[in-house]
Amino acid sequence: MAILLYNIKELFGIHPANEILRGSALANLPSIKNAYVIVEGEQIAAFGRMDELKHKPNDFNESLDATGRLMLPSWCDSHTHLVFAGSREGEFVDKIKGLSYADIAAKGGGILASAKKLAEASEDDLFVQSYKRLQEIISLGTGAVEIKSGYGLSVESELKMLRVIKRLKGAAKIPIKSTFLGAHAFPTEYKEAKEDYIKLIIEKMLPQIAAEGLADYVDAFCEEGFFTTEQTERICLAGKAYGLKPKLHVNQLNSIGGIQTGVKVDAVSLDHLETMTDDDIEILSKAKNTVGTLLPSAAFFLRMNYQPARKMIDAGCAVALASDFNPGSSPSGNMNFVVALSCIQLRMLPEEAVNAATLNGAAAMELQHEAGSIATAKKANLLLTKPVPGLAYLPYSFGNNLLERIMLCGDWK
Ligand SMILES: N=CN[C@@H](CCC(=O)O)C(=O)O
Ligand SMILES: [Zn+2]
Repeated sequence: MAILLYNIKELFGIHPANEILRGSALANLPSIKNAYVIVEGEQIAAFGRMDELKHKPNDFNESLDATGRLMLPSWCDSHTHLVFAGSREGEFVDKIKGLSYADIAAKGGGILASAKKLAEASEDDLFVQSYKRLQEIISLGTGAVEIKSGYGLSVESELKMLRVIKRLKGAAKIPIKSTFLGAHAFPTEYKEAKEDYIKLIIEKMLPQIAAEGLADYVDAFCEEGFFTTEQTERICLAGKAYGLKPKLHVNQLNSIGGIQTGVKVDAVSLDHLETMTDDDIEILSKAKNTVGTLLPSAAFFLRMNYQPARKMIDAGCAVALASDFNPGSSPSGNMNFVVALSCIQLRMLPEEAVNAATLNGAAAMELQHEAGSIATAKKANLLLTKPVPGLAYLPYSFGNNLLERIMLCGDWK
């Protein structure tokens, strides 16, 4: 079954290699004007300039005239918490009224509120809720995603979350990576016995997760009032002993050494990064294997300062963009909005933003060999826009749905 997509106004993301893009390389989004793509089975079989196309549309089982439309690789969302139970819009209204994080926590809100709801939900119910969210982000153009646990915070509930992620992997067409985030918050009963919770993570949760093959990565919320750098490091090393590489929450609210710790444990990615010192940026810029993942919709939703994307790119960091889809700080998994926000508020160029949300997003979940760019033998996960003047129109015209069709593994969605 071969499909020809022809007369594409401009085809973006034709990276010759699958290298992580850092610094000035992020501004280079290679493209072909007046292009074609041939899809065979689940993969991109060929692409090039229309004047080089040797076949006619009728030679194919299916063909589509994409005159006036752009084509891009699907979004690669490398940081989400989309498995959760219920929602927290009550907190959202409390915040509008002026309540602080501490006030909300005192009222039983925050991560622990989601943990309570999750403990009460059955695995099947959690799967149904999460599957809907997954379908929603796929319809918005996401073609690869990472999903974390972290609203379980007990052996039973963390396993429940991870089993749901495993079921999502089986049910969805897109590649999914799974991250164990037992170290998201200390459960109330461990508030005065934090070391016991770390022990529970290392001695009970990790061995079971590894035995069932439930996670690809290990994560911790390295932050004041949450997990210290020392605890984060121990959890990462314990995870690594089971083959789980670290992907960490660092520098969201404070710079407490999360970047240094993350680089030390050779994290695949260090995520959030709202609060970065010049030292943090320099250390991250020198880390060859670590992607800095910016989550601008969390900064937007929490009314925080945005991530210093310009400084980071100018310093030579490898930068990715992700949605942080979660019920507390980013109840949206819309990567089109994330890309627009990164241009509007973080001053990323449209080319930088698209690279950060595709190839570097793929690299932040080690999927750069199958997703994130237009290349032969990669998955045919493609976005076809409506007729638009050019790439910059996408973030400029933020909030409007500019995607006309979405292809996943060679099938139209
Ligand atoms: N910062 C830590 N965790 C989530 C938010 C968790 C929540 O409020 O539910 C995040 O990435 O933003
Ligand atoms: Zn997060």
